[in-house]
Amino acid sequence: MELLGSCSEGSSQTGATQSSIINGLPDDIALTCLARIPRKYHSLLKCVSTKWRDLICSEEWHLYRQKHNLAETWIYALCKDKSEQLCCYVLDPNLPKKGWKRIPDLSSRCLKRKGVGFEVLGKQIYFLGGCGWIEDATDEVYCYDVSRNAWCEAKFTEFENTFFTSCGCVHYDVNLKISVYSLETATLIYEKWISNIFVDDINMHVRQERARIAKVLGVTPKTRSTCSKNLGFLCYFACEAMDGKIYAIGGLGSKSSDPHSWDTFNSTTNSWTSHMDPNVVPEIEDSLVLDGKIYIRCGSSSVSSHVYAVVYDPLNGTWQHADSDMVSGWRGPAIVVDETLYVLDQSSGTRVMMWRKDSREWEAFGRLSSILTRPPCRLVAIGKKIFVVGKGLSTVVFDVDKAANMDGVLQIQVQKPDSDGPYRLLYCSGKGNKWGVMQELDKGVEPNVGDYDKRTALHLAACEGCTEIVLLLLEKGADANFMDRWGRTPLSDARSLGHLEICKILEAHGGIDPVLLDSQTPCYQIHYKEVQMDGAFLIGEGAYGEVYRVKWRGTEVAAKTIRSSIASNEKVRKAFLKELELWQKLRHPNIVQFLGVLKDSDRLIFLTEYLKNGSLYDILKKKGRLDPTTAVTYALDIARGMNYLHRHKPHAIIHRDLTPRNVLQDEAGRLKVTDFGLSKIAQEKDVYGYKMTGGTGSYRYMAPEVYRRESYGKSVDVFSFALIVHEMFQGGPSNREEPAEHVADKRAYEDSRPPLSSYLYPEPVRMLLKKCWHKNPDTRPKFEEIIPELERILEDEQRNMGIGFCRSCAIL
Ligand SMILES: Nc1ncnc2c1ncn2[C@@H]1O[C@H](COP(=O)(O)OP(=O)(O)OP(=O)(O)O)[C@@H](O)[C@H]1O
Repeated sequence: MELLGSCSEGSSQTGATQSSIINGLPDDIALTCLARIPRKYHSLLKCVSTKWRDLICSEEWHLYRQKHNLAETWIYALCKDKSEQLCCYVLDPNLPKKGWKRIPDLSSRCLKRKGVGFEVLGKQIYFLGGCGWIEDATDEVYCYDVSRNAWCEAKFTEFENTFFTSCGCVHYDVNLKISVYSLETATLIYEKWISNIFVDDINMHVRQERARIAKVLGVTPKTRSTCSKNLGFLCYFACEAMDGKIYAIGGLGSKSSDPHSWDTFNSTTNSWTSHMDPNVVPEIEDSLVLDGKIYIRCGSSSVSSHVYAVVYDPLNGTWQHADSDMVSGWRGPAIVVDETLYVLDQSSGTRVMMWRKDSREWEAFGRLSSILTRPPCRLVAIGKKIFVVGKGLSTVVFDVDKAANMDGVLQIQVQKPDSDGPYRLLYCSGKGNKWGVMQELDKGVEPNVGDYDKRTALHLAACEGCTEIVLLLLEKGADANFMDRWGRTPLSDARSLGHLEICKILEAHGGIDPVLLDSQTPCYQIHYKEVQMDGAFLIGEGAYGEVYRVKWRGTEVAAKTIRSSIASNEKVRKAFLKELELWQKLRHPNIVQFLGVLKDSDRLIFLTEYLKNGSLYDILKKKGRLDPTTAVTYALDIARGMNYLHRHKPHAIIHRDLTPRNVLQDEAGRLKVTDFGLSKIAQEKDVYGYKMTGGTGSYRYMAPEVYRRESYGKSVDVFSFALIVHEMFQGGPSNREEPAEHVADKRAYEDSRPPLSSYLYPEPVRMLLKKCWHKNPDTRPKFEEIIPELERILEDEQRNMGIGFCRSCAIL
């Protein structure tokens, strides 16, 4: 590759003197001493003198550190920040407190770019191509020299961009521009985070725009020649480095006229060569290098859902279909460690799978806590350690060797997922290499592992469904009936989360479930003295009264007060208590936990768990439109909570007022459904209409049959759910200027529904929403059907969105 201009920092050789590196020491001894200084101090060393800077940037330094096992590998990642701009982070994995550091931004010209390719060749990190939301794919290449800590825009000698620049389609100028940034450190870039639907949109946009401009100008748009100095105009392509070459495979952009091409960059000849192979397709979901061959996993075509992979063998220079057994398990981000392929499969829980070449089988290698590994994730390896980097740069590390040798020893580890996040305690039994989150601490609190005993671990293991750990802890004498501050035992936790095997184990160890024992009591009563009402903080006000944050037994909880105008009516009060009696039996991770009713209080006050992040309504108001993965993850949370209510025995619980205000978020980001104030036990002959609280906007989510005051069933909640999901993609109600009652009226009598633009809604989401808000309540799907559908959509979203993470690392 020919870089026009130099990447060096500041002034170059001019200031160099003939003096030795360290006065009085021969240069080779000076190198021996300096090369032992850890990489994190190299940027400081470079400030000492030009001589030192040149030494540290030299090949000699690089080779010396490699030869003497001093080379340190850092991980670089490119993410999108809240304003959808690219931002770079670096992780020095040797630091005791692991934390990603943000590094100065890329050139402002590529901040908004999508679909860029990323690769590392030697000490250079390449940031290739990409497109903007309205800009065509570019052939721009940015390059970062990790030894010099400098960015430069790498352009090739022949610039064939005249067509696009002359018609103003590309907003970048053709003249050579070298942007040199003095960065503390560098970044690796891999970015492919928008969903298929957006990719399709861009693809279409690119083609249409090109055709339009070509027509206006009466010219034919250029495509790549088979041998060019330039990278083609590419975005959304796969990038891999092998044998000193960069491979740019598939993708969209100008080359969409030739969907089966792939390019190689040869650093010795400084040029790109374009090739063709019918087995290469434009839509590539992932790629990897294994046994000296490049594998690409291709996206499903629009006509068939079949997913396949092809493999490139440099020996014969062709792409062939890959081993279908191997491809069948390649269901997530992949990494090769010691010539063994590992895949993070997040289709059900978070499992690390290992491909056994000898038996040609996928083997479960271990399970990770899905709380820590927040999808979409990327894998990167340093030596035997695999780093699972997820959303928000949450990072879990495990050592493939140690994981294989550990044998039944309960380990507790401290994990700090990101620079300003809280500490987390992880536990692992070793046997199945299952890591789970034991506890998340308050921000700034440093944990002392010794403080966390077997009892807490047992609760957590019962919740996480880690059978081995439960057995191990019971063997070690953990108390099967230790009640946490919410009055829950490991058995009640395991039962509410459906871990039946663990329930049996706990029962065999004398475990009791206070929820079942308490079911005779009308309501869990809390003495008012236990609650510190003096320091109460008013959170908000709803149709029934105010909600306060108070402390109960030292823990923050929400106290919901019912207006005296409502509660003084004995009939209504009884109805409420009956409702609460129902609440106290409910336990589900996606349902706000009811704690009890204040005894002997003049007012009707009940306590629930306190959810710091507020309601979905607040979230949407603050953030606007959510990205597809977040929206589908939230939809799943709501659907799971609602499914639990609808499957409640002996009578299903219909929420009847499911709105974004009645969905709250906990600190971990999980959504929980609340406010069953309007719920009634659905009895066949005893369902009756209820005037929902139009004031807080419930009309907007009201099913037509409720508005028309017809008899109705569980599917009214499915209707409301669909409108909530719609809002998450849209960023708010589509008809907010219209009075809510008019909206409900039009839905009930004119079959009006909000618009579903293909631009915002992935096709499967559109189809699901249409089914869920169908005018015929009987054809609406049940939540138990919606959940697997959403899980499938989420899996697809994650595959397509891969939040642009490190796939490799630079060694210095
Ligand atoms: N458990 C809780 N933790 C934290 N905030 C809560 C909790 N319960 C309610 N809130 C907040 O308190 C406010 C009032 O809630 P409330 O449920 O009384 O009314 P609403 O849902 O806004 O309206 P409506 O009563 O018509 O359903 C809302 O802002 C809600 O986000």
